[in-house]
Amino acid sequence: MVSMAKVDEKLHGIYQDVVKRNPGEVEYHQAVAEVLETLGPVVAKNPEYLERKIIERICEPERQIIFRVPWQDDKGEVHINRGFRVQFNSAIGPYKGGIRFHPSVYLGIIKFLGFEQIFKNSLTGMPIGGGKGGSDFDPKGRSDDEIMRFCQSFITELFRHLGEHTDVPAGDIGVGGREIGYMFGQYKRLTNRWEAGVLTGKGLKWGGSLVRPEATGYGATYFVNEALKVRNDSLEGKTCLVSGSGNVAIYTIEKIQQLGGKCVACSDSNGVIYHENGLDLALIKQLKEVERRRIADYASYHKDARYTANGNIWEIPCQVAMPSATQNEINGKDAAILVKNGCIAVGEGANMPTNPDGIKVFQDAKIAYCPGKACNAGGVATSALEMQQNAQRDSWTFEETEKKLEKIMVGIHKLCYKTAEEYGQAGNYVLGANIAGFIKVADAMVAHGLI
Ligand SMILES: NC(=O)c1ccc[n+]([C@@H]2O[C@H](COP(=O)([O-])OP(=O)(O)OC[C@H]3O[C@@H](n4cnc5c(N)ncnc54)[C@H](O)[C@@H]3O)[C@@H](O)[C@H]2O)c1
Repeated sequence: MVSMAKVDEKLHGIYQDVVKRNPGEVEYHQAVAEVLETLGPVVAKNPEYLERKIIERICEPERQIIFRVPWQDDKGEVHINRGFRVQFNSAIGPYKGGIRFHPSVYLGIIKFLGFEQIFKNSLTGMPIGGGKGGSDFDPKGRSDDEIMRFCQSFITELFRHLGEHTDVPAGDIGVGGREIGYMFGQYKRLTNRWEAGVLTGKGLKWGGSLVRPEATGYGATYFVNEALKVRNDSLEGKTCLVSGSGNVAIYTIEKIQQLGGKCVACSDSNGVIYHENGLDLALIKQLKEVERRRIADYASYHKDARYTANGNIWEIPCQVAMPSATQNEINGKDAAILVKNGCIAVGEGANMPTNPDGIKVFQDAKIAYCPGKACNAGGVATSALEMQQNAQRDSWTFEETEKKLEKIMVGIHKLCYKTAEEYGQAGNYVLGANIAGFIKVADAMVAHGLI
């Protein structure tokens, strides 16, 4: 056992090195700080992790790929974007993590996402390592043909780094079934291999898994329901806010409604829809999944719904908040408003949607704060189920797959809860998730020697 003071000093030094070695990558610094702040007790117990520099190694990606993505728009104009894939950690399985297309993408965002993915994937109990990729390409307003040309160019460079035993990407912001299709097609063409396990989130007719589109949102909702159960409560009858209106948000709303909750608001990057009588999910699906329109249009179908351009969804009173759009969408002020308005649970469908001030507010208020690393792990877990079906040349029914997802989420909740309890911090899911996720990866790294 090493003294806590010495461990804290060591971890602080590691964090400072990360900041120095990765200048300007503020989201990455934030993600590392959040994990290192909770690892003290586990490191004090296992000094071998320090001696072998496991934490320093975890903070340095195994490989980082940055590449040019040239493409032509419908008018023939040439555009150059930047592509990224950060292959962070393969101690417990091939790199696994989504691809994000959004103009804000740069190395610091991909690194924060890849770093979080290591621990999240470990928590699922499946054999998957951590990675993440993307591009600063903005798909908004682009035609189908433009999207296809971009995806083809992106994969023409990245394909050499992928493979079912090496690195298996999936979707994220701006990348859904359509984009995965174009990337899979180009990968197949370049490699002359029908390698189903190289990408997940595939279409059902060509190797995809039922429940994958629903998995992140459903899983996050299951997690929150478990956290409420511990408090002798449930989602039944609760008023909920779900930010975003993309993949994660839509299926979070669906599962909340199935479990008897009422979602009264959602959003997109332009504004917020508030519908006190409860959101019309079929309309949101039609607007977002089929017609790819803005959420503002919702208000023209329901006269009792209110649209606020650039509104703040967290000002609407609720009991359960499910941030499902993007990073740092809840700050300390938003968190304080939520708590003041009676919010009892926050379930993060998005990755790192609450900034450190916001997390502190939730933890001080002792509400059920469910961090993304644990809460939104259902998506990647179901990606791993997709890989299992691909390996078996099999496909399971919706019911069977959803049962497995639910069991995984109940298991992740239990693991995080028990771990926090074991370390004397009952109810602290941040600590529980970080420590439980870390130990498995760290032990595998020790077993593999210095690589
Ligand atoms: N897709 C998955 O399986 C999965 C798994 C785990 C975590 N996540 C995380 O969930 C979040 C949403 O991903 P998704 O797959 O639903 O993407 P998506 O592209 O389907 O939807 C994203 C939504 O967020 C909104 N949004 C984006 N940037 C915003 C901003 N700056 N302000 C307000 N709204 C904004 C968009 O308008 C859109 O409605 C991301 O943080 C992602 O990393 C996704």
